[in-house]
Amino acid sequence: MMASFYGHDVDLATMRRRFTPSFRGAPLSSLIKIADQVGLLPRAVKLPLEELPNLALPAILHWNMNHYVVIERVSGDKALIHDPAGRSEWLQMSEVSDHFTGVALELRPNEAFEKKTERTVLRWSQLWTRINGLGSSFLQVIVLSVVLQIYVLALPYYLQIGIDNALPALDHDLLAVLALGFGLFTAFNASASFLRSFVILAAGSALGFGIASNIARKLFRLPLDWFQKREVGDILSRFQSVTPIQKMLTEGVAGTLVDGLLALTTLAIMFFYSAKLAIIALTAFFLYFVVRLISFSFERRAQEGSIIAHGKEQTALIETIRGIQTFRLYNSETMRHAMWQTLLTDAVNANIRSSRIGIWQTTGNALLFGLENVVTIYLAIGFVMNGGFSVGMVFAYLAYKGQFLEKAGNLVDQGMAFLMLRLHLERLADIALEEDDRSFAPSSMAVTELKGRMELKSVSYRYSPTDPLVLQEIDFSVEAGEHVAITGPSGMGKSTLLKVMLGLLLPQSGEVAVDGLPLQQFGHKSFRDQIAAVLQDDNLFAGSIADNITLFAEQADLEAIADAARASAIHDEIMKMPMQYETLVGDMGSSLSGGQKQRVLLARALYRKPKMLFLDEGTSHMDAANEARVNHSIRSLGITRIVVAHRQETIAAADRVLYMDGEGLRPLAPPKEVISLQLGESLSTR
Ligand SMILES: Nc1ncnc2c1ncn2[C@@H]1O[C@H](COP(=O)(O)OP(=O)(O)OP(=O)(O)O)[C@@H](O)[C@H]1O
Repeated sequence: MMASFYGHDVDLATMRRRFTPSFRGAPLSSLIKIADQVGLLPRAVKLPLEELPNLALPAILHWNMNHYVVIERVSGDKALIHDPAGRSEWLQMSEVSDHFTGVALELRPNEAFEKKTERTVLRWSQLWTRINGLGSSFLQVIVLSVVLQIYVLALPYYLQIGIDNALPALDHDLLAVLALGFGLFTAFNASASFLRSFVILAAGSALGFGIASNIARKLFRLPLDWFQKREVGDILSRFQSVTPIQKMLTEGVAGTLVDGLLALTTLAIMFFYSAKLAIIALTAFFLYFVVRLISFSFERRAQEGSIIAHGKEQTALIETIRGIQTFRLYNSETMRHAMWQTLLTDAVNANIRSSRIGIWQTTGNALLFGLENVVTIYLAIGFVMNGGFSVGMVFAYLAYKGQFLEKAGNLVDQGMAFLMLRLHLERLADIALEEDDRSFAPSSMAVTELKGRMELKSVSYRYSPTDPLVLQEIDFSVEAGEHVAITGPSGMGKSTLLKVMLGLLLPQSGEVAVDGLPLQQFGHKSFRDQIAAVLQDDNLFAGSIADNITLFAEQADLEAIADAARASAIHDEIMKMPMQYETLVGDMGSSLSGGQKQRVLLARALYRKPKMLFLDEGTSHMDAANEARVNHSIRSLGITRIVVAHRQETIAAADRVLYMDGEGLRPLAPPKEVISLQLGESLSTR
């Protein structure tokens, strides 16, 4: 917003892609860094509320101790505040005081600042690649709509002939013929309407399915860190942007074309009846158009606020359901309910703000078109009195005018809805324009046989450009068949390191090499086909134990499932369950114990017959006997093992132990010596 104010017109999606903060949000120091990269000179100031008008506006204010807003203007006792949650409003200074923490950031362009436009726009065509037959359905909808509109055009004429010709002459035959003719026309019209609805239903469903499927395909291919920076409700609400787009593309576009055509035709007919009356209707329509145009930016902001607020509410609801055990345990349901209710209130208020604009518009329209009608009727009856119009013509004209205003109004509404779709497109662009994970790049499709050697050369990684480095120039290597344990204090980056090794996170610098080849050259897919991992946040999914071991493979190898379960020391326990391998587990994993769940996850890893196995606390929930059994069976496989662990027994089983702390990764050898030490104490004194 600040960059746009000074002439660097850049959209949120582009900024987000370039500077996505991690989940933790961005501290002031990060904002300063981002501002600097955009060419804005930052000046952080601490100031009391009364001095806000003295800031170089617009400026950034620290808000509610948890985020930042933009203050655009101060006028008297009020300030215009733009909240990134989509809300922009004038607040009383007393309200500002409730939220403002006293810290502000002034930003002015520096000498490197460039006025330019940087917008990545999602093209419509990018949404429906792979959907066939859309063109012909669209054509059918247009043809059928035109048929319907001819009927609508002809109907007022029936009224006019009936009143002007049949009524004065008391000509029952003419009236009967007219009724029969228009009756048949009505039946024809009903069939066209029926067909049109079916075509729209079929095309709309195909389009909706196609777009949703394209977006889902894209979503499932996004890099892991994309998901780590977003909330689940936000992702879901972005997905829901497919619905208005699909609706607009099927009904809207065809309807708009036909409405446009019909509005022009009726307008021409109206001019044929009376130019004076037609100009009055046209003026009313023009005023309506101007009002819609002026209120558009308010509508857009209100709708965006509503979507964002609903996303937050959904996230809270999903998290509460998933975490119900924790909330129950801490008697926090009431608190959680209150918190969710606050978010729901925000969402409802956002809806109200959006609907309020609609109410103003409806009232304005009723007044505008009501007055227009009064004037038209007044003049039209005057025309009849002067002999310029017949009574039938008044009725017919009013019917045509009604049609014109309805269709032209629809045209404007659809036009505005079309502009509003940019909001949905921008939200979808966050998914659709993001680059696929590197593993989907053609250069990563090589198929190479894995021997099991891995080397990390000077690897550095941070979760976002504004976060500190978690891994700094890490060097590491493991030979084929070797068993390496990595240990060290919590939060030092062991799990992150493992994810970098797995190719799930892309290091900012350095290289991950497999069997002497850079991972990209080795082939990500091929690498992942030949390795397996049990990570700390791995989950079971709703389905049977067998499904979970094979990860829902269509052609499951029952013998291999049992072998993997035996190697994971879980087979006997599964066989004692009433449904054995068909026993169902929930996505919230409730029917298995922690240790059982971990052994099923390990069976999932071993089912793939990996040549390298990565475990991040992958045996931490097992009892010593089970862990020893598991260790024994994995050792007999002779595969490379990289294990992150805190438990001494786990570390002791390794050939080599590495210790990771704030200074990096260093060897601790020999392992037997390590376990004889009390890890925490001895290392801190090293
Ligand atoms: N998605 C994320 N976004 C931002 N920071 C993260 C993210 N995940 C982890 N971190 C941070 O990165 C650092 C390293 O985390 P990591 O999970 O790799 O540590 P760890 O050594 O495996 O810890 P533990 O032994 O407790 O599992 C921590 O400071 C953590 O807070």
